[in-house]
Amino acid sequence: MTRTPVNVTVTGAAGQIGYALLFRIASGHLLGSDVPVKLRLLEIPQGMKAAEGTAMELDDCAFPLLRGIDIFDDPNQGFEGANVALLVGARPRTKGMERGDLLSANGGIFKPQGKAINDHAADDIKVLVVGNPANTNALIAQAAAPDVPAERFTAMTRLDHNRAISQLAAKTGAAVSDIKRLTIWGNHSATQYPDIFHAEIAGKNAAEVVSDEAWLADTFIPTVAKRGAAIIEARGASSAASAANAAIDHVHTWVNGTAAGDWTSMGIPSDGSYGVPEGIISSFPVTTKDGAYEIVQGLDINEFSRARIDASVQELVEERDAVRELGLI
Ligand SMILES: NC(=O)C1=CN([C@@H]2O[C@H](COP(=O)(O)OP(=O)(O)OC[C@H]3O[C@@H](n4cnc5c(N)ncnc54)[C@H](O)[C@@H]3O)[C@@H](O)[C@H]2O)C=CC1
Ligand SMILES: O=C([O-])CC(=O)C(=O)O
Repeated sequence: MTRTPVNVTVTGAAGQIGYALLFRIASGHLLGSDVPVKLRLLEIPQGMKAAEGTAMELDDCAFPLLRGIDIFDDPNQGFEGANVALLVGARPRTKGMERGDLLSANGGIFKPQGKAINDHAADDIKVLVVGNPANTNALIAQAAAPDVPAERFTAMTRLDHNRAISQLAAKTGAAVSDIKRLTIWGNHSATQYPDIFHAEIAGKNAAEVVSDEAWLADTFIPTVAKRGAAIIEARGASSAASAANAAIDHVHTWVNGTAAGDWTSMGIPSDGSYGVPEGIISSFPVTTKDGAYEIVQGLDINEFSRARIDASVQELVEERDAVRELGLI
């Protein structure tokens, strides 16, 4: 049976994450090795030529699953019929830029993109926002798309999740594949909280295996939370291949489901669970099945975790209030 190709829109297609992402989407890693895809690349006019170059390289790979590539600089066309949208292109913080300026510049990108998704995407659209500040950009896009169910707008904290698993594996000598049920709570920023109290290492409680609260507070949490800055310092450019890999993981898990007994972390509109104010886009532990996700309920949150979750959520509330003040939501 021939499947209908899935339309995948990628914004910021000519950027560094785009370059690491598009080839993996086209080779079947995003949705599955039997799912044909059509790529719709969205760039700003200055990025169109480079996007065309990337499209030429995609052609040259002769990927059997790739059924077409179109390039646009108009969001209304870029999101036409999109089933999956990866919002990667964003305005980076530049020297001397205040937070309000950054939110305002990104509002100018994510508000019209949200409206274009509302008006032109397919009914089953799933959106992942990668471009920073990812959680609040996702909120801006979601608010501009009232006809799309709010839960289809998500923000990427999977890179933080993967970083935390890797750090925990290195500390304990465990295999990455033995680590389950790790959680990133809150914002994709330095306030995020990587939680190992419910995580398991080969079936044993991770916090008990580590049994070192000083390492947790002074090494693990800051290493994970500031990893993006450490990569920039070392590479002279921000994480690109690992960010693209995490975007692939996020959508693949959303579409294809979490493994039995495990969960993942996604930035999603809060339903009020765990005292996170309803509506803000915060990272939670989630299971996924049949293309939908659910927040893992009933976890005991100890004092150590509560203070850190609250601090990150407070930052998200402040970002929400700032974009509300700017008329962006
Ligand atoms: N959530 C996460 O874990 C991570 C997020 N990021 C963020 O991802 C974003 C992209 O990173 P890079 O690819 O390294 O940046 P980049 O600067 O290499 O590429 C960004 C691309 O977006 C394009 N662009 C800008 N405005 C656009 C618009 N309105 N429509 C379509 N395209 C537009 C630019 O022309 C450029 O080609 C940044 O905001 C970065 O901070 C990066 C790593 C991890
Ligand atoms: O700050 C950046 O652009 C990179 C980033 O989000 C990360 O690596 O986590």
